[in-house]
Amino acid sequence: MDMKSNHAIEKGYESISSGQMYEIENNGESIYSMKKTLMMENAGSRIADFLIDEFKENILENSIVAVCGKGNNGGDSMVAIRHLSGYILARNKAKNKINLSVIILCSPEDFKTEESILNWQIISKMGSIRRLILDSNNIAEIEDEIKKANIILDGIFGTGIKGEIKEPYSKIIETINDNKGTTFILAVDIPSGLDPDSGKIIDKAISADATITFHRPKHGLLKNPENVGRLIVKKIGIPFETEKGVV
Ligand SMILES: NC(=O)C1=CN([C@@H]2O[C@H](COP(=O)(O)OP(=O)(O)OC[C@H]3O[C@@H](n4cnc5c(N)ncnc54)[C@H](OP(=O)(O)O)[C@@H]3O)[C@@H](O)[C@H]2O)[C@H](O)CC1
Ligand SMILES: [K+]
Repeated sequence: MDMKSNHAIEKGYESISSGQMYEIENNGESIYSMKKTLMMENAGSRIADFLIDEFKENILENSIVAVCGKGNNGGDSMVAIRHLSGYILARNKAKNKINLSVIILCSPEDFKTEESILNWQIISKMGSIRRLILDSNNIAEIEDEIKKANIILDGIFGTGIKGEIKEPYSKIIETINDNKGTTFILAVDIPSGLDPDSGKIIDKAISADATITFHRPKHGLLKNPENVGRLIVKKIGIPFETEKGVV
């Protein structure tokens, strides 16, 4: 992997730990009043811009599915789908049904943060986006939606992964990986299941074609090119000053 082109070793893009990332985010919020909602909005819009740039006109035809966990990794992915909806609808000459889905692997009440709750509320009002909520009897429907996707956003876990992966996340990770080769798998921030600091696979992990990570790469992303794929690092407007005393 050509690290240079991924600017993961350029000045200001040196890797950090997930703990340092949380400190920077919290400094952003507590010292600079940059709410995490703003960080999530910027992260999601960088994801959408990357896909538009990568797929060009084909983005209008592709079935794009965001698979979301209950944390802010899922929130980033919901923001990306919202941005893609606006882009595609505006350009969709045929005005036929666009093909965007948000699958959430939890019930909506499980969303804990203000920013994820807000983004689920917005998505829930948008007729252009198909929403599927995993429950005990629709796993086959969810797996079918994943199998049909041309592009999958892996928004299951990011830096908040801890320990052995509980079901149904483990099965869904397998389903997504089974599609590698026919589907473009974009990991949001961290391939789900990868330890963000060691790069080790905790139990099982998404094998992504590309990973888009925010602010700076986390150490683990530089240690596991197999699961990370092409690494893209995007700044999301967090004041650089937040790094003082952290990096
Ligand atoms: N870096 C930035 O500036 C920004 C990063 N953002 C995104 O936020 C995520 C981190 O979000 P967080 O909510 O802290 O955590 P995650 O979304 O990664 O996942 C946590 C949830 O996942 C569940 N979990 C954790 N481990 C397991 C497991 N082994 N099996 C099943 N489920 C698991 C956990 O559930 P609990 O029941 O334990 O609570 C959590 O709910 C970061 O990666 C970025 O994508 C911001 O959005 C923008 C700025
Ligand atoms: K992820």
